[in-house]
Amino acid sequence: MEVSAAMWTAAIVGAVVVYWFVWVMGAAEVKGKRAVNLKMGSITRDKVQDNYKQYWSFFRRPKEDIAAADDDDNVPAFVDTFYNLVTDIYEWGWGQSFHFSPSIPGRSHRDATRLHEERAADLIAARPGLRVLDVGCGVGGPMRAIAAHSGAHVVGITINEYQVARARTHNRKAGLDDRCEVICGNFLEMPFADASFDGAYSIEATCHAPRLEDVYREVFRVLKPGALYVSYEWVTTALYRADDPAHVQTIRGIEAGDALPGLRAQHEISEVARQVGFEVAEERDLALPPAGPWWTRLKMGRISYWRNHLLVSALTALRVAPKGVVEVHEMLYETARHLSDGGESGIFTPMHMILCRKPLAAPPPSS
Ligand SMILES: C=C(CC[C@@H](C)[C@H]1CC[C@H]2C3=CC[C@H]4[C@H](C)[C@@H](O)CC[C@]4(C)[C@H]3CC[C@]12C)C(C)C
Ligand SMILES: C[S@@+](CC[C@H](N)C(=O)[O-])C[C@H]1O[C@@H](n2cnc3c(N)ncnc32)[C@H](O)[C@@H]1O
Repeated sequence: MEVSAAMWTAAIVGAVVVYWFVWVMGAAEVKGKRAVNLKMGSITRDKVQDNYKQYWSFFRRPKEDIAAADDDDNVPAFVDTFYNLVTDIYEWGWGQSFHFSPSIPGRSHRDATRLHEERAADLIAARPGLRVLDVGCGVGGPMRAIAAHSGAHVVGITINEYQVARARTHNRKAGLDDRCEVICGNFLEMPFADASFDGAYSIEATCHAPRLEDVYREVFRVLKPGALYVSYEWVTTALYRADDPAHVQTIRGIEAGDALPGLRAQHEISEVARQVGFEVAEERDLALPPAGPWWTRLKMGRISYWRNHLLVSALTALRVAPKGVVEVHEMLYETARHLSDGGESGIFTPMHMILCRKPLAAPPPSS
């Protein structure tokens, strides 16, 4: 074969391989986000690496240091930066629902995710005609599942402007924009009137609050008397030992890689709910058997992580993806390891469920 023919053949084969690698292998969990479209939220390309560094220097500190530096009030801004950095990677590698769910033998991740979301809707008895609040709604995977399942009108709030735009686009595409609304705002000071919702839920979101009482108090305020609120909380379990260095390393790894100002212990959740005035109707770790392990999805993904790492490295080298994406991806890879260690050892659960009711005649909450 002539040299030029060989070069042409190599070029064509190369192009096919790149196409396959990026478009086929790199396809999103849920159609819509591909590796070549990875943006970093509303951060401009040249600021991604700096934002990542700022994020990391803020959240790599343990909660005592964040509190001691009087930095609790800065948490929402850094959580916002975090979601600028990770939202597209989450959608690309996980889907539109940013949470875990118990695995169900013989069912897909997508089914298991949807059932976990529908359970929240059923627990608060969401139904047509009711106005329900989604506290920390991400790009709206749960909101759409819950609106479709229950027929309720869902209003979501997220601190991250980029997620608002993504969620609205997804709602429109799903034909659910008449029943799913998305607002940009801080769930610690919500822009909603008192007693304006018939129900509320939060899925793996309130763990970002420096003080859980601040977000629970806000949810309490906006609910009508008698309304229900369910939350899936990230907590350490009774198996966690603060004097075991391996446990501490796992929990610190989860906090740093997930923008958490400090995980709470399981027993603290209902104390906080009661403190702000809720009655606790039910409380249960949904990860406990017979539930299938939630962390297997993370463990099974090892090969895809490597493929994804190669992809983001290649796309950064080609200047398609902004500088800094590789570091963000590595941070997520690390946190995935800590999360599955936490799940496997049983010291951590991302689905401690608490179901609360605002009493009909609400006593004034204690401060
Ligand atoms: C509730 C929260 C987020 C929970 C999960 C949705 C995410 C936690 C860790 C994330 C991921 C880790 C590894 C990534 C992988 C390296 C990449 O190639 C593809 C995406 C990941 C799988 C990513 C997906 C989302 C998570 C599982 C927190 C923030 C409170
Ligand atoms: C892990 S995501 C979960 C999203 C959604 N519940 C889901 O399961 O797909 C956490 C969400 O909480 C939101 N959040 C965190 N802190 C917030 C705050 N102070 N105010 C409003 N939203 C916040 C984030 O923007 C993000 O949308």
